Amino acid sequence: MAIIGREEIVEGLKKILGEDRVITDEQVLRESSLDRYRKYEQVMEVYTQPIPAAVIYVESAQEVSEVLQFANDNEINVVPRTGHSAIEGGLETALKDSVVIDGSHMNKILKVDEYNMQVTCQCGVPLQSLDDMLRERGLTTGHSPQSKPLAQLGGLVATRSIGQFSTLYGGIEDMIVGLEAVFPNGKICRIKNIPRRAAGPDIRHIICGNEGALCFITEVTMKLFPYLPQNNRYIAYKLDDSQMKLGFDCLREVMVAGYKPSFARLYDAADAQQHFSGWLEPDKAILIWMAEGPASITAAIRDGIEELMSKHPELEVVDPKLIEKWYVGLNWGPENIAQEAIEIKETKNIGITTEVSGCWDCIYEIYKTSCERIANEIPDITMIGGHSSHSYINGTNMYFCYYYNVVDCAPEEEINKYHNPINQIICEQVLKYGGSIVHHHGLGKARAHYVTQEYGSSYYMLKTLKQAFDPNGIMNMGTLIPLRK
Ligand SMILES: Cc1cc2nc3c(=O)[nH]c(=O)nc-3n(C[C@H](O)[C@H](O)[C@H](O)COP(=O)(O)OP(=O)(O)OC[C@H]3O[C@@H](n4cnc5c(N)ncnc54)[C@H](O)[C@@H]3O)c2cc1C
Repeated sequence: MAIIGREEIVEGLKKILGEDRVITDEQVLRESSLDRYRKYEQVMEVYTQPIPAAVIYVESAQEVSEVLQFANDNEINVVPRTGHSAIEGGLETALKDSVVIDGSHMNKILKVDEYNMQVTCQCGVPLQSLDDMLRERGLTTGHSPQSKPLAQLGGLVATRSIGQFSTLYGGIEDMIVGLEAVFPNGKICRIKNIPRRAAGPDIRHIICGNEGALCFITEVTMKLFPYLPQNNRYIAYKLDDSQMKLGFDCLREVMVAGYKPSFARLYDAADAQQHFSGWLEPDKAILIWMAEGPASITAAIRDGIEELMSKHPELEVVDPKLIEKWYVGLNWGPENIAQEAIEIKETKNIGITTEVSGCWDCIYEIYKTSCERIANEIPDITMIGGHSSHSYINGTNMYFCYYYNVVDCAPEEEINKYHNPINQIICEQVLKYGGSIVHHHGLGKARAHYVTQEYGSSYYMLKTLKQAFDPNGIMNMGTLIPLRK
């Protein structure tokens, strides 16, 4: 905890950044104390976390360096932030008198290098505006998380985010070329842009996924790909909800056969009804693929998947046009968030998600047993289901979606009555069957207390990194590694 008082912290920051970029407005501070992990508290405007001393806007790596040195010298907890779309508590200011360092003013696209197919951006570049600009030039980053209209590059790298087309392009860890980041002692480190190197460990991975708990990311260089939407091909089948095991096997068959669709999904019936209720029967699950890239490749992928699936008489073909229409509206922007808040306030019914992963031999058990336990053990559930949306040669993810009515409890009690117990069931089942409790949202503070179980003996490596880079414990404390009680 800080060794100087709140007023001194604010004064010190003003000396570095000037008055205008040090915000102490009470409402701003309250809203900056949490993220969507406490969605119900956020919507009901009940703030239970320590309120930060200030939110500051940085405009260069040098400024970040000066701020971090000041924080390090005075043991002030800092919480890096860009798009503010986090959903696992990564933005919670868990310690008294924390400072939120907001990088969203660092929003310049520094270089589009079409010859080397890479783009360099400051951390606050919104992914939506970057990809919109690139698409006009016939290019894309290939990164399309559902939060594309909300998230910015710093946060996307910090959380090891993944997009809807990951089966072709990979997660952000596969897209990053080089990075710049600032460490708590003020050291600015740049990792140069090269196609690959074998000069020791890949140190980009100390930065990617650090969730603001090791360093502040100031610059990101990402790969570019040709954008060829005219060649997209859609393939879909419906199947009985009772045949989800077959659904996972179909996803696996396509991956193991060597096809690289960009999009590969399996929705169970409960989740499918949230997306396709206009035309899909309530007891049907659905399998969807999309192929992207040069026309000859997308046609071959479509034909190959259709041939593989023709061996399963249980599958019924779905008109690809229905999928194409649905797919256009997949992303969520500020208007969806605002509408959701109105609905939660009105109905006291809230929807939350938890994403995990597992190899092919355990993912169905994780899915089935978690859904059964949640339905049996948690009160007031109105929907439990999920989908797989990111597949690999050796396994896939599971994205649990659940809704419940908040009954007989104050907003500040909701998280312990519903959300945390549901997360606990899912984490227990995942750990039991040998998967990972976090596929792409980050551990945040929500699941940090499972970190030793998640990492096993390799927790030694994570803890050593934290101690080495952040010996005074100022970087987003409680994220990745839980606070000592
Ligand atoms: C509707 C919705 C849909 C979503 N869909 C997806 C999805 O499809 N795929 C996916 O991966 N995620 C998804 N997310 C989660 C979220 O959008 C991602 O985690 C995203 O990467 C966060 O980016 P951000 O800029 O908003 O970061 P923030 O929310 O500002 O921060 C996220 C985390 O990163 C840290 N951080 C932020 N900036 C920096 C920085 N410059 N340096 C160091 N640390 C930093 C923060 O401390 C925090 O721990 C979704 C969220 C919402 C609300």
